[in-house]
Amino acid sequence: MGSQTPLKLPVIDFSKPDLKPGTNEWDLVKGQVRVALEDYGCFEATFDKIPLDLREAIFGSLEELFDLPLQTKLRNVSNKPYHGYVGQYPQVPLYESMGIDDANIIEKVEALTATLWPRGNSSFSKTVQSFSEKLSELDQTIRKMVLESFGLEKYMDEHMDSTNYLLRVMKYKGPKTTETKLGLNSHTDKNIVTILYQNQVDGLEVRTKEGEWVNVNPSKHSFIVMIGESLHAWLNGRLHAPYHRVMMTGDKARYSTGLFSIPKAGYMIKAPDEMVDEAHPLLFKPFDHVEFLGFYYTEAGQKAESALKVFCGL
Ligand SMILES: O=C(O)CCC(=O)C(=O)O
Ligand SMILES: [Fe+2]
Repeated sequence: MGSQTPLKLPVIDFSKPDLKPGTNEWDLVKGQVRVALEDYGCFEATFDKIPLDLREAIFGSLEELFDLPLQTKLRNVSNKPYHGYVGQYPQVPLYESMGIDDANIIEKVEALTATLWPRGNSSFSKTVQSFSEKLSELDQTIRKMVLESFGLEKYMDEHMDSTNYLLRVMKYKGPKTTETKLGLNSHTDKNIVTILYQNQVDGLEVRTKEGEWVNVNPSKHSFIVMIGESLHAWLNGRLHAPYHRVMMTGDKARYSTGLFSIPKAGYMIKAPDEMVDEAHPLLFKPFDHVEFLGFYYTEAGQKAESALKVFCGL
């Protein structure tokens, strides 16, 4: 243990003013994205398109939200698993979260806000929407780079149109111990791309392909980008979807947000022909993300080492 050199995730800079398709700058960053996602499935991104006051306001909004009475939080229900209020689980007592579907669309956020605050809370809906919309630019930049790097430009519009955005916001209570306690179980994300942002309380850990856990300690100005199994499957296994978990110590609460690009219900995830050849036989049958999620939350899905392989592996 003690002899290990601490690993660090690659850091990629998206703050350059001229990061536009077709420029040298773009191609350089695109190459870094490809390598990081092949090797780790994950990287730290510096991205300055979200003003500091908005990044600070988001944590104020999260505190306000999680301070609501439990009965009120439970009003956020969703027909998709894991999209509404999640919490009060004995296995992860420190954890609770709220899903905000279509968080980049103001009408949708306002509707959820109205169920939580019947007298209204426009600063909450504005903060959430504006943060999500601005951060979705980073999601799109990364996906554009990924598709280009595999020569899949002709699928760009279809791919971009096939997803929507969920903002899931999380609170992990400080365990008030010096030893480490589980905040969130080890899992892979099931969506396309996840972009995480946290207050200055660390706890996220990512597992390398070799099975080592890396502590993720992002700077105040950076986001953690990670790919999910739907993108892994669509690219026929070319990019790695990493296991990750949250481990907590101390007494400070950790607040985090995850912007998830998620395949729409009814959209069949099918690896393009360009991704399949003799060296890369097709790994998964075409599948619908929402049906896959349904399976993942069954007993068999939870038991499987890879729920995706059991659900639609070839
Ligand atoms: O809180 C975090 O940083 C990670 C959350 C996470 O992995 C998830 O919601 O899928
Ligand atoms: Fe996750």
